[in-house]
Amino acid sequence: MSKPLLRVEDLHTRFDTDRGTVHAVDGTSFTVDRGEIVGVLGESGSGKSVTARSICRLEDPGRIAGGTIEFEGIELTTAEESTLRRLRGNEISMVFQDPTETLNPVFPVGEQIAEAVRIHETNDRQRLLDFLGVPPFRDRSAWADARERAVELLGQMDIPSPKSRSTAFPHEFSGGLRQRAVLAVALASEPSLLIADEPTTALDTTTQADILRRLRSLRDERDVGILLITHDIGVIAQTCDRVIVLYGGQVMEAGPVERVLTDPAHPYTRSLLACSVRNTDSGERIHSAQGRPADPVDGHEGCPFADRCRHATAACREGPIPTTERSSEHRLSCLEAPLPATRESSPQRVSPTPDGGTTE
Ligand SMILES: Nc1ncnc2c1ncn2[C@@H]1O[C@H](COP(=O)(O)OP(=O)(O)OP(=O)(O)O)[C@@H](O)[C@H]1O
Ligand code: NI
Repeated sequence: MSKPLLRVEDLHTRFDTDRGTVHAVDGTSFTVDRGEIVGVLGESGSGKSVTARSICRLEDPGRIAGGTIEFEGIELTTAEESTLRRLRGNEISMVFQDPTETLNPVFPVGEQIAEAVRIHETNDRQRLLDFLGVPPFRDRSAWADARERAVELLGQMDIPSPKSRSTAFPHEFSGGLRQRAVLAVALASEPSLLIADEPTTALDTTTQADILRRLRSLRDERDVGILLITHDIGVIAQTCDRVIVLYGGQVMEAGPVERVLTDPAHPYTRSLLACSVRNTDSGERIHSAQGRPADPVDGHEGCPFADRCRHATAACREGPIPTTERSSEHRLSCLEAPLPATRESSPQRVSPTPDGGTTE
């Protein structure tokens, strides 16, 4: 088998605070291949965003206390800032929930995409020039080409009249159009890995479905590997190939989406699914059966979910929980598995998806 695009192994990311050390990511392992969408699912505070931020050390990423992050053969946890900067402008792009964080309000949208195109090209060319030992030169027509490419990218993101739109400012765009523009910026560098943190959470269902469809075509047509972070099981069901269920910074369960969502093996996944069936409003945050997410200050002795789990035994609270294979590719961290089949674990249909399809 070929190597995965991204391999995260036993990652620990911590924040030192006045209250103690927050173990935000606590031994997480997963991979992302080219041409697949891997979903990261979990409640608020489960460590989804910190996992994403650790990968290319963006936006207050915390302190990586252990583990490895290998991207195309490069170890990112120990990589120089200059290497990370080059990767961020070329190979790895990130999209966040709030597009205003990415777009600069004082520049036209098209210029910002053209800028991203130029950074990418300059990086590529500079590497060649460095290799040849040639000093940098300025290419006058390059900006015109980059602007043209920006219009093209806006069109590919289904933005109507992309040429005239490209000279508009971010505030002249609706929320949905802004998020499409952010995707255009992210794709300007032709990344091989796209990390999207709740990219559709703030959007209405129609726009959400459009953007998720775009992500699927990126996977299919450009072979991009996508890490899609969400608290919404519906988004996972309609978009992802595999899913990682995070809780307390640890992987509770991981595997192909249809297997994990139709036959969940971990009590935590089961409770998430039971709640999502009760809460028909797909935009609603996950409210798990009982209790609140574990406080990750100073870490967890045993299973982070033990305090909320009705199957938990003394052993669950003691040592680290080993990961077992339920079937090939379906991983689980639960001492009590296999659990008895219950009403909440029987295969269930997730509600129809906003783009008209249904998921099972
Ligand atoms: N800068 C920080 N300083 C201290 N603790 C932090 C910091 N950033 C995140 N954390 C903590 O790390 C844990 C994981 O946070 P994270 O943002 O990854 O959660 P999440 O799964 O993305 O949640 P949400 O769905 O709310 O975005 C939380 O307990 C959070 O409080
Ligand atoms: Ni988050």
